Amino acid sequence: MTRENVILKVDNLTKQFGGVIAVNEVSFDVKKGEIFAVIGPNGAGKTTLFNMITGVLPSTSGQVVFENHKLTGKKPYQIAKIGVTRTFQNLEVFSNMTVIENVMTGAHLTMKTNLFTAGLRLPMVVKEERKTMEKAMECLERVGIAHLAYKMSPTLPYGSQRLLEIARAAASNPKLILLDEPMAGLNSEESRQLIEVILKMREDGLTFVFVEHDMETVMSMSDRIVVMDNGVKIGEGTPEEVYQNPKIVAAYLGDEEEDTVYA
Ligand SMILES: Nc1ncnc2c1ncn2[C@@H]1O[C@H](COP(=O)(O)OP(=O)(O)OP(=O)(O)O)[C@@H](O)[C@H]1O
Repeated sequence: MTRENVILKVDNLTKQFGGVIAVNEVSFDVKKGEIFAVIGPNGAGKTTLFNMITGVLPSTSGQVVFENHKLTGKKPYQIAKIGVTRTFQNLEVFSNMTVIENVMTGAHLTMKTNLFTAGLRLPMVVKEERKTMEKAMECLERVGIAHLAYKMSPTLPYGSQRLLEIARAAASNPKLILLDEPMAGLNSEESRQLIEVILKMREDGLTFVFVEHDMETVMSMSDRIVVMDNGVKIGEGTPEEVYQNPKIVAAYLGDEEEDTVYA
């Protein structure tokens, strides 16, 4: 892998909670335009890893570099401004807002106006608001739910709320989106629709890192996979390589045959 096409570098990242080492010296590189999966059994440290990359949690040691920016030590809003955003394991849509208002909250990061100038209703504010709305509508179109723009967000089916979260993440003009269990709770049609949206956004130049328990999605959608167990990276490779790695199969995938439920 050439250094030029690495967009995210996770380097010896560690998180300790008291006596528990949730993430233990984990390193991997993500290339620009990749769809990169992080898998592992419950408690493997996947969400903790995401929380450190996106600044939700400080790391104990190690670092994260995105393009040429060191993310370690930065706050989530600073990281979002640099071009890295995320969705959460549980749906996080604002229930008192319409769909388009929700997406506009994602776009506010890139706005030049502030509360003071907004209060004055200056022409530049009105112009920027219109631009934000257009941008929000464009993001809703990208995920295929523009027709629901003026509905109240909680009235949307679960699958559409997930698409809404992705539209909101896309509204901040990210280069990299981290998705924490995007397929959780979706039926097969909704999952298919979401996979299509992600593949299309990748074609438009976005990079994705996602945590997922649904192996069918992981194997069909990822370019490469990192496997974690007990805080440690136990393997990495293409879906084929991961499936053929006896260590990984023994620690994780092998359980599938016994119908273990991961989610
Ligand atoms: N805030 C915290 N305080 C203490 N321990 C924590 C905290 N957050 C996570 N842990 C512990 O760290 C370990 C990794 O948890 P984490 O949620 O990152 O795993 P995960 O792979 O995302 O699991 P799941 O698939 O169930 O979401 C677990 O042992 C968990 O109990």
